[in-house]
Amino acid sequence: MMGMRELGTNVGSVLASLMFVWAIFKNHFPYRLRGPIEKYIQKLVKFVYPYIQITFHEFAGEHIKRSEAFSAIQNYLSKKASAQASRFKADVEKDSKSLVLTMDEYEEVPDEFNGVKVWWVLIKHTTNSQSFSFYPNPDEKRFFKLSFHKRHRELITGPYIEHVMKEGKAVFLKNRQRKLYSNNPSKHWYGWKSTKWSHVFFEHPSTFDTLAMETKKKEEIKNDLKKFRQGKEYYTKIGKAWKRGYLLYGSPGTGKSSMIAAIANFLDYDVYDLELTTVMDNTELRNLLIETSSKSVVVIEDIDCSLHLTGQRVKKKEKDGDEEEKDPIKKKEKEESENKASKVTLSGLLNFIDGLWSACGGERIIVFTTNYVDKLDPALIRRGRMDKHIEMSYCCFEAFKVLANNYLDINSHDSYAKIESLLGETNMTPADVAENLMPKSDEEGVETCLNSLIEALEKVKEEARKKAEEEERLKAEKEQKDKEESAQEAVKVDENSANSVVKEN
Ligand SMILES: Nc1ncnc2c1ncn2[C@@H]1O[C@H](COP(=O)(O)OP(=O)(O)OP(=O)(O)O)[C@@H](O)[C@H]1O
Repeated sequence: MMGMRELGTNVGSVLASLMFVWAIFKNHFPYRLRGPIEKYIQKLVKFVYPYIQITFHEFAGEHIKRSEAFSAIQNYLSKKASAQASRFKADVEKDSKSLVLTMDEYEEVPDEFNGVKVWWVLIKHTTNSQSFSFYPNPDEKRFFKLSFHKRHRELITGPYIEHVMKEGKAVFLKNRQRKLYSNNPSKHWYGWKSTKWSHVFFEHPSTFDTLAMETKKKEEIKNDLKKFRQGKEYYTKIGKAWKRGYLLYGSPGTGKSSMIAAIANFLDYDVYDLELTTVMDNTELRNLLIETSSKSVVVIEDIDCSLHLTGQRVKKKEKDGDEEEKDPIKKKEKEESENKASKVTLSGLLNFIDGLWSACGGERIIVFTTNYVDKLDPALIRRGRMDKHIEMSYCCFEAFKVLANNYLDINSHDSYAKIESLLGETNMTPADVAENLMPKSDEEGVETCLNSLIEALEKVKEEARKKAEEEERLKAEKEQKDKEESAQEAVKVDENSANSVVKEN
């Protein structure tokens, strides 16, 4: 097919020369013959070279900005090129580790769409103009040329181009260097800049594959995220902001941060780490939230601690109120310190989450984390505010197998049965299991690591047994004490009633 088209190209250029020669000599032909001859030549050209070519320029017209279509095509072809072309231009992108291959100039890349073949080629024209231009390299003009059979004009100029644009943008989002934003003022070393968020590159390696958790739970979360990502039309239809709220709860070290990173990596989103304790008031919170970009995960960690400053403070004020009201100096001092502290209220936060993003659109995930779910205000965890509650639990056997694979590259071992039964009887966080699985030196092999885990689990089990025994003993002691006290009370009551009977007599 390719050979045919190349042949066609050659024949085509021969015919083009024929047209040129015809243009020069046509005056020597009788007038009435000129029309039919011209018609036949054109028919012949169309028959022998029935291909259409479309060009997409890097900088079109007066635009200084690179054409979006050009970039999208480039990204789209970078995926195709690595499989098809033989000459590449390699570029180190993203994390300085992965190579991004793009097609070299004049390298032809074939593509197929609904069974129709098309060909792309990148062409570079260099001129030697001395003129001033805003373009990055004014003497170099690049464009993509797309060739296809004229029979497929409709399919290619419509659905195919749309498909290329969409895929190209998706590749761009995947390859871009994602960012971790933070609003903590201590990280704002460039105080003169007006931006509210500072950022570093987001490079957390955690993914759903490396996350230690039951497979069923992982799949459920992944499916939820997929549904969310594809739900643009659904959210528009129901008139709600395209956002989803997750509440992650579990003891420290159960992997809440790892889960957030896995979510961001799965969706290719940026991460905004919102430190609520440094946000002065609802206006500042509003401004911060407005500045977050689409395709991001906004994280508010340890929500129970962040909101101490509001809900808890009000309660405390009510309690201490009388005392402080009496001392005007104390009262003023307290008011001043409260003014300095964060004034973000729970209702302010919830209102923003509910309302603000409906107005500015874009896809966002908001994640709240807490170590103590019972401490939270019921209004915050009510379903609807947080769409999904995810419990990050202690390490189960399935989670252990993921960690053993991550750290020791093993899928099974003789000691697995023992570990499984020990994990069933103890509460150890994945962080502690991981700590034991990590070789401490080069000499430590799989055996040593697994043994050290077994030892640690046995120790935890023993401690838990002792703790339970101690609790049982204290409980029994208390019950005994309560019994004795109520017996004494009963004696007292009897004596008192006896006395009153004596007095009456
Ligand atoms: N479920 C898990 N899967 C894989 N690794 C985990 C998991 N849980 C913990 N780890 C390991 O333990 C370390 C600490 O975990 P992580 O910071 O995610 O826990 P956390 O629940 O966010 O803790 P904290 O509440 O203290 O912030 C991580 O660096 C990771 O290596």
